[in-house]
Order: sequence, then structure tokens, then C-alpha cells
Amino acid sequence: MKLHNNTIRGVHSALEAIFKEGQYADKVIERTLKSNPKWGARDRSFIAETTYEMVRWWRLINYLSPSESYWDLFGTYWLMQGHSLPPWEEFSGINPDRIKSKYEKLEDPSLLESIPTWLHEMGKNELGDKWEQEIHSLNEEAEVVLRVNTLKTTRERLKNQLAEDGIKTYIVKGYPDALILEERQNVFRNPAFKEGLFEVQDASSQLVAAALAVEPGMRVIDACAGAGGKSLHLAALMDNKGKILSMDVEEWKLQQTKLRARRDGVSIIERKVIEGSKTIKRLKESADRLLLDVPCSGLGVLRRNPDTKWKLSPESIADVQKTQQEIIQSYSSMVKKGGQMVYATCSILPSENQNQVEKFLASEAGQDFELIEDQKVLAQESGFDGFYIARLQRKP
Ligand SMILES: C[S@@+](CC[C@H](N)C(=O)[O-])C[C@H]1O[C@@H](n2cnc3c(N)ncnc32)[C@H](O)[C@@H]1O
Repeated sequence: MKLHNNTIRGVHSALEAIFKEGQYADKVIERTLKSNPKWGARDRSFIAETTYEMVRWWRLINYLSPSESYWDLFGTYWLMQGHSLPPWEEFSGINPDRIKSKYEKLEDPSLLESIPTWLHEMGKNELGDKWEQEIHSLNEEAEVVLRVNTLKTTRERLKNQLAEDGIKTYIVKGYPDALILEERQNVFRNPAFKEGLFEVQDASSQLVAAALAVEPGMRVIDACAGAGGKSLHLAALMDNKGKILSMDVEEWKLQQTKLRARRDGVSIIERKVIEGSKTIKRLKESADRLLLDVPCSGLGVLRRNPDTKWKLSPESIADVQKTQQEIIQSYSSMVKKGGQMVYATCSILPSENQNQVEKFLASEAGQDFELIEDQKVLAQESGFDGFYIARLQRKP
């Protein structure tokens, strides 16, 4: 594969924004590509993929070639991919034999999997024997998965429509609304996306709304709705009949929900910003179904957001765990007697998942609830993102 100096520079400036300015990788890549409209499709995918992969393997790359120079770091990454380097002056500081022998001697799993040492220790403590395979799976490149908007089309029809545009997809048993792309490509420019025929949503994430067992006509609250991915799925499962209250503490996220609902032909979503405990108290026992897609460490979606591992710390995980317990304790009051609630995270750590549900059930607020079932979705078993989904029932 031929390297081009200008696209490597594009990767360097993206890495600088991510590591020196602490910006989010997906946003940086989006902006880098937008501000360089002349780059062709191949250049764009080179920049996006290389930036993501270098972020993913950042600790390992820096261990193999401790250097301040982005050329040294890129060259090391390129060699790790099994390529050879062109005889450019920029790569003169790299010694491929030294890098290879350093890699071959490596035994420390946290370096081999390119994660912080504290995270390796935490993962081992929480997941035991399953940890090493799980972090290995979470370091793989994610599939692109679509969720068919069944309010506007069927899976079969969309599959054929995309195939006519050269986008080949396949289906996997157990995910009734999902289509998986055979080859990674940008689907947001496809007319079917603009017409609201699909959303991009991982297959594991599609299990969350399905677990809430909604029916048309119900009153549903999505209390951590964010940009509305699950609210939109719920609306489709309810055949756009009933009411969904999409809530969040961040108004700008709910604004996205509004735009997406319009594109997807969803009219049953109402939005409400959570301003404090009063907002929750006013909705006491008002929901047939409540979704708590709570903020979490994001460790289950490392394949999509590899920069998360450099932003997390034991303290930030402890903080988010505190928020999770506060949310389930207080927000569960919105479920009607006899109603149901789903508590979900995109984390694989039991301390954010089943332990939180157990703690809630043992508390005073949880006395009215019982666990119906839970799914501990690991990337190594599902092939998709890591998730936790617990379904609880409030006693009549
Ligand atoms: C995992 S994300 C939700 C993703 C969203 N459900 C989706 O499908 O796109 C968690 C959300 O919880 C929100 N959040 C954080 N603290 C909250 C709180 N105390 N109450 C409600 N939402 C909160 C965040 O702003 C974030 O949008």
C-alpha cells in the first residue's frame, strides 16, 4: 500500500487534537475530514482507520518506540501492521529490527493489549478468567451495524435497496432488526439514511429496547435518552402508537433526538430536560415501562471509542457508579405498580451491572421490585459490543 505524506500529516493533526487537547476521537476525525473536502474516499478511510487504530494501540506503539515524533510513532504502527516503510527521510529514526525484537520479548498483557495497567488489574478482579479474552475482543475493529426502521421499511426491502447501491449486508440470528455491513463504509451519505430507513446502532445495543417488552399504546419513559438511539427503537417497536418521554440532563442531546425522530417518521416522542429531583417526583408512578440506559464507563464499546481507555481512571469509574446507583434509586419511582423497568449499560464490569441491580434490590427503594432476567453480553461471546441489560418488574 502506497503512503502519502499529506494523509499521514492529517493523521498527525488528528492525534494531536486527541492526545494533547483531550478531544473525542470520533469528533476529531469528523472535523478533520470535513475540513479537507478534496480528499478522495480512499484517503478519507485511510485517515479515519489509521487514527482509530493508532489511538487503540497508543500505549504499545509508545512502548515500542518511545518518541515525541509522530513520524516515529506512525512508522512503528505501520510496521506493526506488517507493512514496510518507504525510504523517506521522515522515517530515518526508525529501526525495524529493534522494534520487532522488543515486541517479540513482550509478556506484560497490559502492554500487549495496549491498556493502562490499572485497567488490566481491575478487569482481572472483576471478570476473572474471562477478562483477557474480553479485552482482546474489545481491541478488534467494530462491525458497522444498521437498525432497520420498521416504521418505514422491512429488513428484506432495505437489504435489497442497499445492495442495488453496492452496499452488501448480512443478517445474524437473534437480532431481528439488524443488518451488518460486509465491508466498512460510510452509509450516512446513502439516500436510504436521509429517508430515515435505518439508524446505525450496534447489534448488542439493539437488545436494550427489545428487552423492555413495550406494546403500542403504552406510556414509556426513556430517562437517559441522550441523542435518542433507544427512544427511536422503542417508537418503532410500539408502531409509533402511545407516548415516549425522552429525558436527559443535557438539552443539546435531546435536540438531536428531535431531528432524528423527524427523519425516522416518529411522532410519539416528547422531550423533557431533567432539572433536578422535582422533575422525577412529578412523574411518580406514571410509566408502564421505564428505560434506564445509564451513564457508564463505556468499557463495552471500546471497539468504537478506543480513546475511552485513555480518558478513564479508577476515580472516574467510581464516580459514574455512584451516579448509576443514584439514578436507579430515584428514577425507579416513575414506574407504575405492575410496570417494568430495564437497567442497561454499555459496560462489561459487574460493579456497574449486576452488582448495582443487587444493591438496588437490597435497598428500601428496591423492595417493590424483582428481577425478571438479565443478559450479560460479552464481546467475546456475541461478536458485538459488551452490554448489560436487566429487566425488573414492580410488584402490583
Ligand atoms: C449511555 S448514554 C445514553 C444513550 C442513549 N440512551 C442512546 O441510546 O443513544 C447515558 C446518558 O445519560 C445522561 N445522564 C447523565 N447523568 C444523568 C442523570 N443524572 N439523569 C439522566 N440522564 C443522565 C447522559 O447525558 C447520557 O446522554
